[in-house]
Amino acid sequence: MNDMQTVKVALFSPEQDRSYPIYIGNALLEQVDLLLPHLPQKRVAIVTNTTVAPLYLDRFRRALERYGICSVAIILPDGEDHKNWQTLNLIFDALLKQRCERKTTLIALGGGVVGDLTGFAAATYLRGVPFIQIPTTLLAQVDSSVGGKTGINHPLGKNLIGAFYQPRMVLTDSATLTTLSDRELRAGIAEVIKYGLIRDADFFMWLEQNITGLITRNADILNKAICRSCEIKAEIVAADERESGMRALLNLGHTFGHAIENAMGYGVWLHGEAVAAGTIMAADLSKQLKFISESDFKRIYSIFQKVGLPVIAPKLSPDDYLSLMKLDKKVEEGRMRFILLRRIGEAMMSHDIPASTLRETLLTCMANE
Ligand SMILES: NC(=O)c1ccc[n+]([C@@H]2O[C@H](COP(=O)([O-])OP(=O)(O)OC[C@H]3O[C@@H](n4cnc5c(N)ncnc54)[C@H](O)[C@@H]3O)[C@@H](O)[C@H]2O)c1
Ligand SMILES: O=C(O)C(=O)C[C@@H](O)[C@H](O)[C@H](O)COP(=O)(O)O
Ligand SMILES: [Zn+2]
Repeated sequence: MNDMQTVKVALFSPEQDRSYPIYIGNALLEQVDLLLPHLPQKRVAIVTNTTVAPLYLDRFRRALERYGICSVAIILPDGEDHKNWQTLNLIFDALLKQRCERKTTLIALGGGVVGDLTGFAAATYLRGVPFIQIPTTLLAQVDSSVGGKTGINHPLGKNLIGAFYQPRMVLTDSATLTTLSDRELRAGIAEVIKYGLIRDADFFMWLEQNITGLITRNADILNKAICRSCEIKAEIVAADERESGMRALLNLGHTFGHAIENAMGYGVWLHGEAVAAGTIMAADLSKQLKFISESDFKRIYSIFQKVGLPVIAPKLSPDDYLSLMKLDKKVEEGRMRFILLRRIGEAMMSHDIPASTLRETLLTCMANE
């Protein structure tokens, strides 16, 4: 599948149509003609990091120049531990120094960290400037570049400061994945599996059958996985942009996962790794509550294991897990809410988890030492 695919995120509000396209294909990075209709000014600011810049920045800037677009580049330090106020301020400092204006589009070129930071900067710089996502990790291509969740971490918890702010478009060049490390690729697969689990049992089965192709970066299999993931995310975001209901299903595994990321120190466990172990915990809860069967639990465990993702959470005291999870954004009137699986392909939200059941899951799913 070498042809470009387009997935639409349909967002209509009474005053405005904020719908946008996600273009997915091989070798799209230099296809500036796809960007042009979304640029209100012939000047853009590209936000990237010290790892992605040497790989793709010059090529992208030269392509822009060929279309008469001049660019400012802002190169951030790399890593989840830099997804914070200090790094956000580096973006603001550079934008102001370069006299970027209200019509200057910010372009995020990188993974989810660059995307979340750039989106939040775009939401707040001059009270809002246009923003485009060019995701270069699998995780960013299937998840973080779509849907407009932007923000930064706080020492007490993940993504606690941020804004909903949608990009004008997403340009996904799956060829950029050739330079991604195996570990980062696997972390992205965790979020791909999530879509099958919450919404599409056939897609989950297809992933079971094609998991080796995905790990070995077969281009057709990768593109199909990216497209289906984006279709599912676009559908959910269109139905519930600001997470007043069903969008929370995209948080499967994240209540536990975010606690793991914070407890271990940002960047020690990758987001996708923490989501994998967290999804096993959510599946264990679902099994204990008699929603999913032992055999479905085994299918879930086995696909994460085949990918080489962690299936055992790090050892912390259950109380440490609980106090971290109480800062989750889904907490309502002090009550934690969990995303559970009713079956493979269907997720649900529940706030009625008995404390003893939750403790049992924590103890069963974490390492002994
Ligand atoms: N906004 C959302 O909806 C959403 C969804 C999921 C995850 N997230 C957030 O996204 C972040 C994780 O994103 P991520 O997994 O992309 O991590 P990341 O942004 O840290 O990127 C992973 C690593 O890969 C490097 N990299 C990026 N592209 C590369 C390429 N093509 N070749 C070689 N190296 C490359 C990066 O520099 C980094 O070192 C987390 O902060 C998570 O909370 C947000
Ligand atoms: O887009 C969403 O909604 C998601 O929940 C996608 C998640 O994969 C992502 O990690 C998101 O940032 C988590 O959201 P948060 O609101 O719990 O920070
Ligand atoms: Zn996630």
